[in-house]
Amino acid sequence: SPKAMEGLPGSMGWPIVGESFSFLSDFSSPSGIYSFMNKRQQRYGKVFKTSVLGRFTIFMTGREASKILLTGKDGMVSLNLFYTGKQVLGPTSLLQTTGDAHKRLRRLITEPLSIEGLKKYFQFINTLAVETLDQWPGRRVLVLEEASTFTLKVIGNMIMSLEPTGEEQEKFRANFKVISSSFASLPFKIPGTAFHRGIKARDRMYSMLDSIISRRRNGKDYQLDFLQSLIKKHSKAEGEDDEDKLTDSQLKDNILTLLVAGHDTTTAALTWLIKFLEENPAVLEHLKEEHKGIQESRKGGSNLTWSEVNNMPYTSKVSSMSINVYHILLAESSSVLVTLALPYNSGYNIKKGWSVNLDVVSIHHDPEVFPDPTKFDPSRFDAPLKPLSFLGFGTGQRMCPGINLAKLEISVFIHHLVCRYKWRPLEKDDSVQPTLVRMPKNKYPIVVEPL
Ligand code: HEM
Repeated sequence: SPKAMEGLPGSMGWPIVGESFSFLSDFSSPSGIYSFMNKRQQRYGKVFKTSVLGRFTIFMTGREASKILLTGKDGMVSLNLFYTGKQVLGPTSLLQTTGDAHKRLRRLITEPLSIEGLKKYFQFINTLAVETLDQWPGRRVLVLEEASTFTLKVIGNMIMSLEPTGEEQEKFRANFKVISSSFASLPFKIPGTAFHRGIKARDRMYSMLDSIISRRRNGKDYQLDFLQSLIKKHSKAEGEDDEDKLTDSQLKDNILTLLVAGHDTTTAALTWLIKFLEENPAVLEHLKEEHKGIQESRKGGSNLTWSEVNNMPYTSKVSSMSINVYHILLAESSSVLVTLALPYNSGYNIKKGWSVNLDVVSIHHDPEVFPDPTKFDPSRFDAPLKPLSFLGFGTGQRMCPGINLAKLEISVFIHHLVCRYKWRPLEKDDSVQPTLVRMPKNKYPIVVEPL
C-alpha cells in the first residue's frame, strides 16, 4: 500500500489513476517509456515508487539493480504477470514457477532450443523465408503482419509439425491471435470480452493438442518434432510419480508458454530490424557485403547452409543493436518473494509481496556503457560489453531460452531479404502500439522490388 511505501522516493500521483496517464502517453511515443523513467530518475534517483495501471510499484534501474533482480539467488523474485496472463497461460507454465520447480521444468521444455536441437529445423525455416519473400514484390507489405505469420509458422512446425498452409494451420493461427490479444486485457471473464474469448481460444488450442498427443501416443502419427520428443522422453505415463516428468497439463501449458514468449518478441525484433536497416543505409550496405560475400563463396549450390548461418558476425551485431535501441521488452516485472535490501545504499527494504520493475530501457541508455545510446551503431558490440549492460534477452536463471531460435530466424530472413530485394517505407510514422511487446503502430508498410 502507499502507506507501506512511505518515505521511499517517488510519487503515487492522483488517487486511483496514480501516474497512469503520463506513463501511457510516454509509452506510445517514439522514445517510449524512457522519458517517463528519465524525468523521475532525474528527480528521485535510480529507485523510485509510483502507481501505474492499478499497481503500486517500484522502478529500479542500473547494473546493481539487475544483479539483485536477475542474478540473485533463485526464488527471491517471481515474474509478475497480469491476472489475465496467468489465467490464460495456466498454473504450470514456466513463467509461473520459481526455485527448483522452475529449474526442473526449464531443463525439460527448453532442450530442443539448443543450437544442436535447432539444426533439424533449419531447412524448414530457410524454405519458408524464401517462400514468404517471394510473395512480397509488387504489393503493399505490412512487415509486422508478415513477420508474425513467418514466426508463427516456424514455431508451429517445430512444436507439432504443422504444415505452413492448410486448415489446421489456419485454426492454429486464429486461436493463437485471440489468445495473444487477451494476454493483458481487462480481467472480466464475461462473454464478449477479450479475456473470455482468450480463455475459449486457449481451450480450443488445448483440445487440438489433446488429439495430437493421443494420436502420437497410440502410434497413429509419428513426427520428429518437439512434441514427440517431450512425449517420448519426458511425459508421465498414467499412475507414474516421477517429478522429472511432465503431466499432460504441464505439457500443454508450456507449449502455449513457448508460443506466447517466442512469437511477439521475434516478430517485433525482425520488423524493427527491417525498419532500421532502411533508415541506416551505411549499415545496410555493410550488411549486404557480408551476405553477398557468403553467396559468392558458395561453390555450386545456391542454398544457404547451416554453417553459413552460424557465421554472420556483422548480422549478429546488427540484430543485437536493433534490440538494444528498440527494446522489445521494456521492463522486467517481478514480485518479491523475500524481503530484500534496495540497492545504491538507499537504506530502504523492498518487502515480501511488493511489485518491482527493472527498467531495462534506462540500462540500455547508460552513457557509461553506450556513449551515444540512440545511435544505430553495431560496432558497439565489437568488444565484449560490461556485465549486465545489455539485457535484451535478460540474464540469469530466467535468461531467454529462445535466443538461438530468434537469432536463427532473423539471420535467415535477413540473408534472403538483403541478397534479393530493396524496399522503401510507404509512411513515415514512428508511433508505437501500447502493448507489452513494443511494435510499430502502423505495422511498417513497405513496397519491395527485386534487385
Ligand atoms: C528477439 C526475440 C526475443 C526476445 C527479445 C526475448 C526476450 C526475452 C526476455 C527479456 C526474457 C526474460 C528473461 C529474464 O527474465 O531474465 C525472455 C524469457 C523467455 N523467452 Fe524470450 N525472447 C525472444 C524470443 C524467444 C523465443 C523465440 C522463444 C521460444 C520459442 C522464447 C522463449 C522464452 C521463454 C520460455 C522465456 C521464459 C524463461 C524463464 O522464465 O525461465 N523467447 N525472453
